[in-house]
Amino acid sequence: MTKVLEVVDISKYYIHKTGWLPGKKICALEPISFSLERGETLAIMGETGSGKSTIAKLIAGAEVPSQGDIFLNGQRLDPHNYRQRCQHIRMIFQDALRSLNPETSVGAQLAEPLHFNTDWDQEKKTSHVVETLRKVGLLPDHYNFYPHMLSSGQQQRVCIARAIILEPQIIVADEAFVALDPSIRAQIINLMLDLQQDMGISFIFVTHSAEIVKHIADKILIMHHGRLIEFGTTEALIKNPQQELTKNLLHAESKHNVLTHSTIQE
Ligand SMILES: Nc1ncnc2c1ncn2[C@@H]1O[C@H](COP(=O)(O)OP(=O)(O)OP(=O)(O)O)[C@@H](O)[C@H]1O
Repeated sequence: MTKVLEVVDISKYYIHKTGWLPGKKICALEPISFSLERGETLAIMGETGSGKSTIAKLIAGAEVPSQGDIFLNGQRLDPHNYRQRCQHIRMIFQDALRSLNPETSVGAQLAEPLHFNTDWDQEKKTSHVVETLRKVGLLPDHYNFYPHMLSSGQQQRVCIARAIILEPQIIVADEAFVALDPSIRAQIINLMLDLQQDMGISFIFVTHSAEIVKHIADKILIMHHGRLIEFGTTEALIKNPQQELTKNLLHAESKHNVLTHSTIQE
């Protein structure tokens, strides 16, 4: 397999300033390193505030690391050049409706990245948008719909369409499916797995759900207080966890009935 992403010693500190006092340095993420192969799925787990979203944002370019480097196919990504990476690394957020523009049609929102990143004519852009709608299980008619006219599952499909429209190498999903009904969530996760197989995309999922992780992840990274405490294959971490937290996170009974057994079998 080919190494698509390499994260080398990235860390993130924030300065909390209150009044006249000197700012207090808050460490959101201590230096961590890991890599991801093409077509592989990495799950990031940990308790609240452990630094999971910080890693997701640093990889997607939404935040700049305090130190360290990120390499895509061996090429160092400039943390200040969002355009360089937005074609190759896309992010999907938890709140689908809020991440879509309510005043722009679905088709126009999907065509937008094509205006900025291709020199295609209008006809080619439209046919690529329609083809992408089909890939995520939507219809050509949805081109002219506005986000509020769609169900929550369809809105998340539009977000996935927007994420794949430039045929990226990596998709980062930060608790992207937590708000969906269990049956819709299972459909969306199966859609992501189909897209991964067709397009060879690598995924990074931030999630609290042991069921989702066991269903989709090849590797798991466990975070605790901004530190990576365990990293390995899903099989190894389930069979032989080295940390109590890993055991608790992976063997916790689902509180939310995230995926039912029948949907996992799909
Ligand atoms: N913009 C920011 N300014 C200051 N501190 C921040 C900022 N973003 C995150 N932090 C702090 O960094 C730490 C890690 O936050 P992060 O959002 O990465 O955690 P998380 O594991 O994703 O949590 P959750 O599961 O609740 O989303 C937390 O202590 C948080 O308060």
